[in-house]
Amino acid sequence: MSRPLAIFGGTFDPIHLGHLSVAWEASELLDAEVRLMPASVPPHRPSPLANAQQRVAMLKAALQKQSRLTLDTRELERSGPSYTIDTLAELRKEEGDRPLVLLLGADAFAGLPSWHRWRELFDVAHIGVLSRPGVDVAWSDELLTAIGPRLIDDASALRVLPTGKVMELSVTPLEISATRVRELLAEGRDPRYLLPCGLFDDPSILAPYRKA
Ligand SMILES: Nc1ncnc2c1ncn2[C@@H]1O[C@H](COP(=O)(O)OP(=O)(O)OP(=O)(O)O)[C@@H](O)[C@H]1O
Ligand SMILES: O=C(O)c1ccc[n+]([C@@H]2O[C@H](COP(=O)([O-])O)[C@@H](O)[C@H]2O)c1
Repeated sequence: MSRPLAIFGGTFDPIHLGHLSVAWEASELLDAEVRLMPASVPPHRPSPLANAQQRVAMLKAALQKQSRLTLDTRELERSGPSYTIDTLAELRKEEGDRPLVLLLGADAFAGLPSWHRWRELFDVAHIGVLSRPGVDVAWSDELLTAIGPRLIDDASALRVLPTGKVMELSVTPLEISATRVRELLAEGRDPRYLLPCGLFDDPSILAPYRKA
C-alpha cells in the first residue's frame, strides 16, 4: 500500500484560496501527496489572461512555507492542448502501481463526458470530486451510469487500488472563483482575503488582471 499521488489541475488564472483550501483538505482526507498542475492550453475554455510564466510565479508565491502541496509544470512543457488523459498516462508510467487520484471540483466533474477520451481516465486514476458551492452541478445520466459501479465512500480503497474508483470528498465549501477575483481586480478593487498572501509580496504579480 503506498501513499496516493493526487493531481489537481487547473488554469489557475489566478490561484485563489478556494483552490488551496480544497487541495489541502483533500491531501488530509486521502493522506496523499497533492500536486497542483497548471494547464498550458486549457482544452475547454478561452486562453488565460496571465501567461504560463506569470501563472507559475503566482503558484510558487502561493505555495511558499508549506510542503504538503507541490507544483508540477509538466503540462506547460508540452505543446498543444493539455489533455488530462495524456498527463495521467505519463504519470502512470512513472509511478508504477501507486494509486493516482485526479482531483476535480464538482463543476469540472460534471463536464467530464465532454473531455478527450474521458472513459479511459478510470483506467489510469481514481477521481476525487471536491464539493464546490455556487456552481451548477447537475450530473448527466451518461456520467452517472459510468460512475455508478465505481462510487465509494471510504477513502481506504483509494490507497489499496491503483485506479478506477470515484469518491466525493467533503471539503469545506468556499465560494471563491478566479472569475470573481479577475472581476474585482479589473474594477480596481483589492481581493486580499480571497487570495494567498504570497501574491501580495510582489506588487507586479497581479498586473495581468488590473486595468492599465
Ligand atoms: N472554490 C472552489 N471549490 C472547489 N473547487 C474549486 C474551487 N475553485 C476552483 N475549483 C476547482 O479547481 C480546478 C481548477 O479550477 P480553475 O483554475 O478553472 O478555477 P476557477 O475558480 O474555476 O476559475 P474560473 O472562474 O476562471 O473558471 C477545477 O477542478 C475547479 O472545479
Ligand atoms: O482532458 C480534457 O479534455 C480536459 C477538458 C477540460 C478540462 N481539463 C482539465 O481539467 C482541469 C480543470 O480545468 P479548468 O478549465 O476548470 O481550469 C485542468 O487540468 C484541465 O486541463 C481537461
